[in-house]
Amino acid sequence: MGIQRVTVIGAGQMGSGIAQVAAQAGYRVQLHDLTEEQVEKGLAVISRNLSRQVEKGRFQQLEKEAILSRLDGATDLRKAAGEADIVVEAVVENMAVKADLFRQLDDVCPAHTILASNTSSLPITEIAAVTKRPEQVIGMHFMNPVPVMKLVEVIRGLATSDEVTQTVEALAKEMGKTPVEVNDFPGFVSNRILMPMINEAVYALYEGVAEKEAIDEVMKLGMNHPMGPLTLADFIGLDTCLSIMEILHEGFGDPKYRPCPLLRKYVKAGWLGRKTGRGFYVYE
Ligand SMILES: CC(=O)CC(=O)SCCNC(=O)CCNC(=O)[C@H](O)C(C)(C)COP(=O)(O)OP(=O)(O)OC[C@H]1O[C@@H](n2cnc3c(N)ncnc32)[C@H](O)[C@@H]1OP(=O)(O)O
Ligand SMILES: NC(=O)C1=CN([C@@H]2O[C@H](COP(=O)(O)OP(=O)(O)OC[C@H]3O[C@@H](n4cnc5c(N)ncnc54)[C@H](OP(=O)(O)O)[C@@H]3O)[C@@H](O)[C@H]2O)C=CC1
Repeated sequence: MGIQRVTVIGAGQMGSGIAQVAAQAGYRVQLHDLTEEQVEKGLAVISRNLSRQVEKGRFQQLEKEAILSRLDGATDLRKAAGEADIVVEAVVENMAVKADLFRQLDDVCPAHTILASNTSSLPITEIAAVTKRPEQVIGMHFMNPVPVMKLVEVIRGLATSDEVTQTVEALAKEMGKTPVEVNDFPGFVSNRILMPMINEAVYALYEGVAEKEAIDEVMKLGMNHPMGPLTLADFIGLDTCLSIMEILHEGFGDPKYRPCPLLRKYVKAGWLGRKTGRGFYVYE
């Protein structure tokens, strides 16, 4: 199946990155969010990222303009997804919100459209089950920041077809990424391993094992991680980190995945990390 038109739902940090790499790869892209303001914000981030590439001499100004000309924003779902060959959903990590959206997408998209989710941890099989096309529903899990990170974790739901999996893997490669196929278990591979480490770092802070800077420094200098786990949590978004831990906890029924109370407290306070200006650290 040939992909030409890509629709991205959710113009937040992940959605704008996915829209950018899709447009850079030559696809026509619709970026959808609930409000004009969010769409404009997402498009502005893309424009800024591309300008930086021009400043670094990696793109010509003309190339930047050509990429931007392939991108449109929309708040109307039918307008955004009505002609899509593939939709990549990147809205908040919440099953009720995603299920409602996939029901609507199933309704407004043509029969051939692939419905992909960028979920970090939610079961693809359950998302697929709300549609009448479960064989065309798949996980396409990009990493943050999308323009930089090479991996796309491709998650097959119980019903996902071989053809759809191959199409999505080919698309990921066209976007300059390396797809890695995994099965549908809570947190898949990436967040089953990453998020308990981040949660443990929050416990270390909660229990007074060390200051936040010390915890990050140990993991950066000692394990050669590019960011310490608390800095990384702020970067991902503490709401997303908490949702993922809750899904691991519920999905496996194992207390080793219980989210740290300090993580819950920060999310309740609205300290969600970089995106709200404060998490474990304060941002200008
Ligand atoms: C939660 C999930 O479901 C899954 C996830 O995504 S988990 C998160 C996975 N991501 C990570 O673990 C990221 C860990 N951090 C890193 O790899 C690095 O700190 C980083 C790439 C983010 C920044 O790298 P750095 O060397 O510290 O900073 P810096 O030199 O400014 O940036 C390196 C490059 O990334 C680019 N970059 C950094 N942040 C960016 C952003 N938000 N958007 C676009 N590009 C960005 C810079 O422009 C720079 O590009 P060039 O090399 O082409 O000039
Ligand atoms: N952050 C990360 O590092 C990673 C996140 N992910 C996953 O990507 C998804 C998005 O995360 P992220 O980009 O960080 O989150 P953000 O909060 O940055 O962005 C989510 C966007 O979706 C919008 N939105 C919410 N509900 C709807 C809806 N029904 N229709 C259209 N738009 C909607 C939000 O608008 P508003 O703000 O107005 O609610 C917001 O603009 C999540 O599933 C997350 O787990 C995957 C990999 C890495």
